[in-house]
Amino acid sequence: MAQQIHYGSSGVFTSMILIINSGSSSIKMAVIDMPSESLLAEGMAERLGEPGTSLSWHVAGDTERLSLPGADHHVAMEQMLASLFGRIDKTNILAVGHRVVHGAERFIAPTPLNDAVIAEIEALSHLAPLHNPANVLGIRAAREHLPGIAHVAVFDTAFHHAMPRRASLYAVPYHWYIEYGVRRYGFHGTSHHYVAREAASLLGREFADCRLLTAHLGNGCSAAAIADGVSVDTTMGMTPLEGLVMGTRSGDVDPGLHDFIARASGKSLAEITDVLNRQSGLLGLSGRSNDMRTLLEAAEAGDEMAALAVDIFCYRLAKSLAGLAVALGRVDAIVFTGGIGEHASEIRAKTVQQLTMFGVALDTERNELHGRQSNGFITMSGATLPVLVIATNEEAMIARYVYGVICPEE
Ligand SMILES: Nc1ncnc2c1ncn2[C@@H]1O[C@H](COP(=O)(O)OP(=O)(O)O)[C@@H](O)[C@H]1O
Ligand SMILES: CC(=O)OP(=O)(O)O
Ligand SMILES: [Mg+2]
Repeated sequence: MAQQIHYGSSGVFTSMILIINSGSSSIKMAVIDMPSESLLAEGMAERLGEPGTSLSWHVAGDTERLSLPGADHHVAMEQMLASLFGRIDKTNILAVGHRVVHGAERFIAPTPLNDAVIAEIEALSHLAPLHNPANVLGIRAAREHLPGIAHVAVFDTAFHHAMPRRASLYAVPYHWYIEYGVRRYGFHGTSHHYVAREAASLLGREFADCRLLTAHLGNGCSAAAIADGVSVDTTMGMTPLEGLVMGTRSGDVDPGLHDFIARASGKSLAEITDVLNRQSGLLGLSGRSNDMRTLLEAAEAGDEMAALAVDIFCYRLAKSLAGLAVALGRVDAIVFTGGIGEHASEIRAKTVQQLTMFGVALDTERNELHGRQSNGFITMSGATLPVLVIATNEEAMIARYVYGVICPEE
């Protein structure tokens, strides 16, 4: 067991912020010192509710790995916090930042949490069934362990909140928007915002003057069009089910599909939505896995359905990026991020090859080179349309927001 860290008393780290990203099948945590943004600890619990559940923490150069077979969110959360507090003096934690996926129109800025706000986030669960319930579980556990300090929610939807109505409204009766809030909200906003700012800096331009297409490709996938510092359109909609092909989510389907399958199979609407959320996408097509690494290996080894799933993933991504270009008029760069976007050079190549009408061509060597440790261009110097790989850092971005809430004068 590593020595406990007591940074507060040494005066070195004074503003530790704990970030919790409690997701559908994983929990990620980070402890970040602000305003330096130094990463002090990083932890993750993966494959929750499945046989291979595991937990890992990296704290001050020391690594801990634990196997927690079948642990659910609750068990994993408790274990992660216990492991962290065995290594970091929790009285030095100044505030906790929570990633919350759906904030609808109610939450468009980082929001300090109290019982009423938590109840409102919980009430939005039907709009993000894989995410908001897990977010709330994380919030409750953390508040129990760390009472008396600020807990702040940072919403995936917030960065997209000012999308123009031509992008945010569906062509359905307008009163559905007024009565039920039926509109496109968009997600992964913290990530799109973070990588877009980094891209502007690599391009040597002001963020506010850039027009960018960003592709966040993780378990959930979305692309966004960012103009003059704000999101002007994105592929996810009212829920995180719309848009691109994802690990287990279908992305766009014909709106007539629910009725058709309900009649054909006798499934209820809720059951069909569940299949579209949990058994579709890469997993549904390949019949093998939702994990891009596994599929690329299987495709390489001759699995035709894995290859088809990869093919559909890239085609749909390219088609969406081309569509989003309409929102920008001029495209200054395309940015890949998220686990797949950062690491899968093959996916980047297969996607960009289908965007030749924009005059974009990859530099094969650079495309192979860039990954999590090396942000940068994967097109030749002077390319008409630069393409970049940028490692996202939702945790750092959330820490900035939380710090802005608790220390507004800085
Ligand atoms: N080296 C790699 N090659 C291809 N895909 C990868 C690689 N590393 C991670 N991935 C993929 O990234 C996805 C997970 O992305 P991540 O951003 O970590 O997800 P989450 O949405 O849970 O944060 C998985 O499909 C995984 O297979
Ligand atoms: C909104 C969303 O899809 O999030 P994630 O990629 O973490 O599942
Ligand atoms: Mg993610």
